[in-house]
Amino acid sequence: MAEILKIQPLTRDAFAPFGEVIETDPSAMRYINGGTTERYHALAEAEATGEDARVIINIFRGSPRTFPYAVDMMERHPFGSQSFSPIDNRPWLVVVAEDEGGRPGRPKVFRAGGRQGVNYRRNVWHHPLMTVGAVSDFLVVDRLGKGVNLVEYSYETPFVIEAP
Ligand SMILES: NC(=O)N[C@@H](O)C(=O)O
Ligand code: NI
Repeated sequence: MAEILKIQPLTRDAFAPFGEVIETDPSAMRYINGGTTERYHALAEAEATGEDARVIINIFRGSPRTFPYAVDMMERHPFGSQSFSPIDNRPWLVVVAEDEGGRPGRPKVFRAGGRQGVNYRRNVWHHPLMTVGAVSDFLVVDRLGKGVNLVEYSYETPFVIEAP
């Protein structure tokens, strides 16, 4: 019997074991450009390791998932971090899991607001982009380089997200 996953709000503290939340956090703000610009400084760090590693900037155009949704797999990137920041100001879902002996544990689901992005630290288990409601663009910063930067794991029994 598939276990139903609860959805919790995305907060910096709740997400801290997995990475950073990319949002206009007042504690990170400093004025620049003669006071005309608010710089929300160093919200996260992009990491790229391994041979010929570079940090690249992409746009992912995600099609909305249909619900109830079966979370039957997770992935991680051994050579680099990966961040997603919504461009269309539409809420989306973030699914991560702690590592348990080299496998993802029970998924945790976070509801991200339309102005909240996340940075998955290197090797953090996560579900691929989970867009909600309509086709949505995301600015994605991740790693390019040699080697296979993707490890996937399939759960024996899927978990279910009933509704976003
Ligand atoms: N494949 C790819 O680049 N996307 C995934 O890594 C993802 O997390 O969406
Ligand atoms: Ni990924």
